[in-house]
Amino acid sequence: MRIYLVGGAVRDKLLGRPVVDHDHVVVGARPDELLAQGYRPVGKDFPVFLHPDTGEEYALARTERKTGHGYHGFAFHADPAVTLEQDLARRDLTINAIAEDEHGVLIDPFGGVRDLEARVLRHVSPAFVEDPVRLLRVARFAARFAPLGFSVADETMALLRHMVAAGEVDHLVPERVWAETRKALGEAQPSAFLRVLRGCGALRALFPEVDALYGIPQRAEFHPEIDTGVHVEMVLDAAAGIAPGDDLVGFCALTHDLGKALTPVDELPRHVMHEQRGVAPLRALATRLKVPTEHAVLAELVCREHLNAHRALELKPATVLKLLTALDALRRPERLESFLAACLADKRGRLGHEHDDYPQADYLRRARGAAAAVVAAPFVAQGLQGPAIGAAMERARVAAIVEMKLCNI
Ligand SMILES: Nc1ccn([C@@H]2O[C@H](COP(=O)(O)OP(=O)(O)OP(=O)(O)O)[C@@H](O)[C@H]2O)c(=O)n1
Repeated sequence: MRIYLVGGAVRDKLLGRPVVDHDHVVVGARPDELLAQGYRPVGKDFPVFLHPDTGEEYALARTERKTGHGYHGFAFHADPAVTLEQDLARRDLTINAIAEDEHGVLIDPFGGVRDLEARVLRHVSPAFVEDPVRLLRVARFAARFAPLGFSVADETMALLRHMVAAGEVDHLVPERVWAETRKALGEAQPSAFLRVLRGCGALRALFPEVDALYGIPQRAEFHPEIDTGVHVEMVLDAAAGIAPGDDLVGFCALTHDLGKALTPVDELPRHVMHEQRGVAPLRALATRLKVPTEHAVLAELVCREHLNAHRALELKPATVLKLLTALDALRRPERLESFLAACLADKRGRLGHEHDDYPQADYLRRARGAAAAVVAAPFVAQGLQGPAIGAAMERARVAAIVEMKLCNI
């Protein structure tokens, strides 16, 4: 039995990035040999085991055979005769198909080190198409490694296009699409995820609401980048800088302007009512992909309210309170922070505005603080009851925001 370190651990070590998971491949062994050594099996179809002490993953070298469409269409073939090269050959990208033995010697039959140095995401072999999730993985790795200068190899883009044309993405289950999307939204440059998907036609198939934003013009005086799709890309990258790794803010950034695709052509490049128009496509997308409730709820709030946030300094205090109440911000300050991060990203996700200030954020934080400081006890002590307490608190909260505003002018 021979054991090698493989996949992300080898790749990230070579890139000088922190290694999170250590995955190993075991060649020349049968499941019962690993079980006898105390390894614990994972799942029942996967020939994967956890090390009894470290808990790290050890997978028997395997080849895969396609038996049907999509994620559930696999049959695994693992036997002691499967070689390391055969196992590496069925992996997705060359940079993920490098193995390292216990002496630190690299086994790299597919040029992964060369591609790491050349900053290329390249598929290992035609077997890539056996798993359509890989299309999303390539886009996700592009989002992660774009800041390092990585891009997708031409032949891999051609293969992705071929997969989309063959209908492979139509068979992806929503859970897998969301899982990869969520990770991509938490990467350093999520715009690369969109560009790769769009470049192969998968954006239209998987996210038609987002794909429809490309080619939709906006007013040049507010949006020098003009194209709404480009704006969304910029907002995504701004969000990744403001709230690193936060896929909730990322999802709000992705969907905040979906309504702009539905603006009547004769109204372009103005987008009056896009906040309201965006709700229907956002709900369609969130339902189809089964996104978590908080993602769907906050994204809808950002979609509806982002212009109110931008106008916060001009809003009447009663309207500010209404906005804060809609966000449930008094009880949940962390939600206000996510909302403000998405709104700031929207502000900065415009050509030439990448470093704009956003005094609205601090103003809304202070308004929240003032309003939240108003509690029920004094009104109860005055003898108020039922709805009268709520009405009195609301008046007091508006007054508190007025005072906060006056004191700071
Ligand atoms: N659909 C997939 C999933 C995984 N792999 C292979 O399995 C390894 C481990 O997969 P995973 O842990 O998902 O990815 P990592 O490359 O380790 O990346 P991450 O840093 O995101 O964990 C990958 O490197 C790749 O060789 C693959 O070929 N095809």
